[in-house]
Amino acid sequence: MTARRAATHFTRSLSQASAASPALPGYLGAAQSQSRRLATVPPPVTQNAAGAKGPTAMVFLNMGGPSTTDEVGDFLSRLFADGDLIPLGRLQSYLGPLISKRRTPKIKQQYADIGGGSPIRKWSEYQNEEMCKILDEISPETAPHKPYVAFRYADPLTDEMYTRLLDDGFGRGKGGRAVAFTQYPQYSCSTTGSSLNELWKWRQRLEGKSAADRTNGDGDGDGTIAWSVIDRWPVHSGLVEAFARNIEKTLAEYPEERRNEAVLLFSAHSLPMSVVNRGDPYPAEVAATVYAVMQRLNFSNPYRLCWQSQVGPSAWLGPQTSDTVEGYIHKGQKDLVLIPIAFTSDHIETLFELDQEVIPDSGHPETVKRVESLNGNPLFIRALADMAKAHLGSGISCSPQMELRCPGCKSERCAESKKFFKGQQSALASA
Ligand SMILES: C=CC1=C(C)c2cc3[nH]c(cc4nc(cc5[nH]c(cc1n2)c(C)c5CCC(=O)O)C(CCC(=O)O)=C4C)c(C)c3C=C
Ligand code: FES
Ligand SMILES: [Fe+2]
Repeated sequence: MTARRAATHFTRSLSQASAASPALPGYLGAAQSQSRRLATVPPPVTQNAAGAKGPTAMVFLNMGGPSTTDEVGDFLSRLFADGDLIPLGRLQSYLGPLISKRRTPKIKQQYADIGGGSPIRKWSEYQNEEMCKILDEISPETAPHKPYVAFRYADPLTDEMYTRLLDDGFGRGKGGRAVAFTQYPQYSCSTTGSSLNELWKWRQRLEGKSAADRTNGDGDGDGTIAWSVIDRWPVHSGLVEAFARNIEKTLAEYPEERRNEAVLLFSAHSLPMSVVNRGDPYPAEVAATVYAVMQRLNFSNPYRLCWQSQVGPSAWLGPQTSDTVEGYIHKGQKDLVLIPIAFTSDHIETLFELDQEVIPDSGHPETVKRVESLNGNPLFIRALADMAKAHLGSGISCSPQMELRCPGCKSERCAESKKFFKGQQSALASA
């Protein structure tokens, strides 16, 4: 696919989503108005109408992506500096910059080929803003809900988000409640775990006991933000429904007599086998999502789960998506439906790797199709709001599953951050 076709595809996927969402005509406006609002002086935190528990900060966690090709170098250098994602030990500060620098031109070209940057910031800001509007209606006792985004490797980074929270009137002796809402449906220590470790790090730096005491001066370190975490949601019924409807939409493009024989290929970002063998929960949770979606579809079609985007020479979890497509084509199975199942908005893995490599390389671009990403899907955004409401009313700071470390975990960061988020249980009670 040429760069021009890719750019058209990129704009088309945005406008397709606009058509799917009645709220979307204001999509760009919504995202821009949030950036504008965040860039200027924020409105002060005020009590909600009922004088109850709000305001509540809703913080979306994700990896982020470069919004322009000029940001690719910084994005990759942060990514390769992250020991929770790519553990290089004492060589991290030496090898990280070296690998990222070598990789930058190739990845820059891929972002150029999908239209000049990752759409993840626009989608994340839009999804959160829309979710907060719904939450204000369905959870008035915790309103107003204020949207924030914290990316691990791109702007807005975690420290920027945290500073904004403090400037908006949370913490600094006034307390307040914030929910860290991972946007990875399935938990991996290399993704959600890394974002939470980073959040914990900045919480210690900006609001640790001594920092809090410096701001409120009473010596007991209270008045800090009470944090809770939505740490995974692999089988949430709204997520499953949104995926299932998108799959049905793609299946409807096949002639009726072939429709039930098309093979559904669920594709998730792979993990190095070292991470799998450490006991990472992600493979099992991805499989849980796949099974729940198939249950919802009444097992209408044959299916497999495969794994994409491995990086570097070490062993990764397979089978690889590209090999799987090739293998089925070789066996004469040409009707294949690719379903990105571990990421909720478009990114280079969908727009470049699947659309511009796997599908054209299959030799059958008319019968190998990709299901659209959730992006601005109103069903999906409603599901996010339902999850958030249930969490806000639950009084729990994180799931019991998050409290457990991997059997092979040797990271002090994991130990400390898990202790912190579990310990927020008591802070929540008084928030
Ligand atoms: C659930 C999704 C993801 C998991 C799990 C994951 C693990 C993981 N990733 C790397 C290394 C890289 N990932 C890169 C890009 C990238 N990764 C994901 C998602 C998951 N990664 C996405 C959505 C993206 C693209 C972002 C976008 O387009 O906006 C990259 C950079 C690109 C490249 O150089 O190829 C690297 C490197 C590891 C090592 C890992 C598990 C330990
Ligand atoms: S690596 Fe999984 S808890 Fe630390
Ligand atoms: Fe990745």
